[in-house]
Amino acid sequence: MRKPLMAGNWKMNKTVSESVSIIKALKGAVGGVSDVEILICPAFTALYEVNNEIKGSNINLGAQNLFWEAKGAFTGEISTAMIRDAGCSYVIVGHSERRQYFGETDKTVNKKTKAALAADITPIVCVGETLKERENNVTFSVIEKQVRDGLADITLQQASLTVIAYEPVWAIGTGKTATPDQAQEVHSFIRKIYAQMYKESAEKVRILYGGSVNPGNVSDLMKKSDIDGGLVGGASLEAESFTKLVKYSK
Ligand SMILES: O=C(CO)COP(=O)(O)O
Repeated sequence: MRKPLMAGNWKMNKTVSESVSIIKALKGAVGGVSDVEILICPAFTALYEVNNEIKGSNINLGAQNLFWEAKGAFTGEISTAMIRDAGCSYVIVGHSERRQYFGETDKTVNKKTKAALAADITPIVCVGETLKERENNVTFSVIEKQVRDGLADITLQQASLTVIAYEPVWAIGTGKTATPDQAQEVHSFIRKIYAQMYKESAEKVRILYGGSVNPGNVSDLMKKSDIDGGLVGGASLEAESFTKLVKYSK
């Protein structure tokens, strides 16, 4: 059985004090939840303080990016040791915003995925097609390439620990969610490709859906057999709406 994972990606939002105050509210609200794993990915600057605040709670901490080298002259970058030291057990890799604005490619996604796994940090590897690609009927070939190249050359054990997030670019921050059927179709395709690459690990890998997930659509999405959770932007920025997502309630 795959334990569902509800992850909040705060993107470039919230100061340290804003981050701590939402975590304080969230801790109380989701305290009794044990059937869904809860993850928050704040900005780098807030990781340390958020980690202090979540100690002893059921909230896990993730970073939004990493660099694959261990240390050295890489101005502006951050290593696996640094995010681990700040308390992270997860890291988002290859988000479409990083691919779009910061030149990330399947090749760099693969280097980051391998660096995270080598440091015992679970990567959440993001894949997803643009609107143009969907309209041109190349969704499946785009996703297949992202999965095969981004997740290449890891061990079977690492393959089962990894998390994949399907985030159609046209659904991110637009209010347009993929329908549960549209999402399920791509999720089951991703699991099929993953099975070709990593055999039975495909049954263990969690595949999250991301793109305008909100309290109104979460329960229908979560009913689908290959949707194992959500990677949520906007609706994770307030404790009240994120709590509803964790509880799949409106
Ligand atoms: O990009 C996303 C999460 O990583 C999705 O963002 P929204 O939930 O704001 O559409």
